[in-house]
Amino acid sequence: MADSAETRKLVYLVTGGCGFLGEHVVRMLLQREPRLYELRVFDLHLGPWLEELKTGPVQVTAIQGDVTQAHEVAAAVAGAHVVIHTAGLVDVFGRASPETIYEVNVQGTKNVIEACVQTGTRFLVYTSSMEVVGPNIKGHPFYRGNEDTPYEAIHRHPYPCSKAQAERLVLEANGRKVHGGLSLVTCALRPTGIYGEGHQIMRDFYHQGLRLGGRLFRAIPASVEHSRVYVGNVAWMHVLVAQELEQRAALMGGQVYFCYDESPYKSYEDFNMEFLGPCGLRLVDTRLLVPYWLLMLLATLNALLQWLLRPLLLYAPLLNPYTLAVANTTFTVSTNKAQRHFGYKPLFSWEDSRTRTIRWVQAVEGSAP
Ligand SMILES: NC(=O)c1ccc[n+]([C@@H]2O[C@H](COP(=O)([O-])OP(=O)(O)OC[C@H]3O[C@@H](n4cnc5c(N)ncnc54)[C@H](O)[C@@H]3O)[C@@H](O)[C@H]2O)c1
Ligand SMILES: CC(C)[C@@H](O)CC[C@@H](C)[C@H]1CC[C@H]2[C@@H]3[C@H](O)C=C4C[C@@H](O)CC[C@]4(C)[C@H]3CC[C@]12C
Repeated sequence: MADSAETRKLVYLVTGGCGFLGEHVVRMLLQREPRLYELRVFDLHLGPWLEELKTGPVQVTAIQGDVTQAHEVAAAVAGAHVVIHTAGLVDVFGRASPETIYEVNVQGTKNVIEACVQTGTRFLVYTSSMEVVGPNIKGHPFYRGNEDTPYEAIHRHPYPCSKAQAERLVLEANGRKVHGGLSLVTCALRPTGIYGEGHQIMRDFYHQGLRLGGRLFRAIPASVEHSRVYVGNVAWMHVLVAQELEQRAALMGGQVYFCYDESPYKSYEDFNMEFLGPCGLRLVDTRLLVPYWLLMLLATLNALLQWLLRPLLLYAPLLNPYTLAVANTTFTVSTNKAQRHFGYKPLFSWEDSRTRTIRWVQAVEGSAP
């Protein structure tokens, strides 16, 4: 579409816009939303890269703020046509307290919803998570499930509990009258494990492999499959949902959509090796040496150590009872609801997603051959 001033009239707000997913959403909006007049990027920690975005035709407004502070959220939301709410504490490693996770993920979402109602913003897209569904505390597999698949979603960990509560608040807010008398239209997107440029856990695994002489040790059977989704496709789905929400409010309002693409179903570790292998790491099968019961013991010891050391330092290893349980439980989605409801198709093929991620690991970690 030709760039003309009269088409540029929309104001978007992206909360968590400097995070792993948020940055991709911000960049995707600048590339794919021609009606954008102002893009507000709200985050606790603003990235220096925002400055480079201020030279284009869209007004990029960086807002350093805290979603737990209602007045800061209201000020950022006021005047926005669309809010994409990605801000959250993604913590399954025990870094933050359950109270803090609740404060950010649930109270922060309440603040965003109330700000939309008070200021008259009508469209809210929430970044939920697969973990709203599972895996549950019983370790039941979710095999090629979709948004309507029955599944006993029982959680105890603070993170999935907070995401489930926040998602419910967002969906229940659909249809509420906002300032000005029109209705709020909301929907929630549920990414599975996101990967791609900027994925900190991928970076952590790479560094762990380098420390272990180029080896990573398989802890989980290859038969335990996970769905993963490329960050660029998740960002694209957020942009597309926001674009279609007004025209298709009756169909999309109050709905949830899994984020999916052509990324293959693999175990979490095997999937990561699609990127870490070309960067020189290899996966060594040590399950005979380290049977599952020993892994559980090590995970439990990690949790105990974290609790004992907490007054002195933060000890938050990747392996704990929760991450082991999630890693060891099949969770795969197979759905086309997003395509049926708003014409979503992945923007990036599996090959493209894989190449981009490999290049990122090589470039960022200086591991290019
Ligand atoms: N990474 C995944 O695999 C994944 C999968 C499914 C869903 N999600 C969801 O996607 C969203 C983004 O996750 P991510 O992986 O990009 O995490 P991230 O930690 O990289 O990004 C989260 C952003 O939110 C910001 N933030 C945190 N607390 C804040 C507060 N109080 N006020 C304002 N900003 C705050 C952080 O500074 C950060 O920039 C989260 O809601 C997460 O639950 C992530
Ligand atoms: C140490 C081994 C057992 C190793 O295999 C552990 C991997 C573990 C750190 C990850 C396995 C599954 C991941 C989670 C999953 O991809 C989905 C998530 C939902 C999203 O909303 C946030 C991230 C996460 C919880 C993700 C976190 C890392 C894993 C637990």
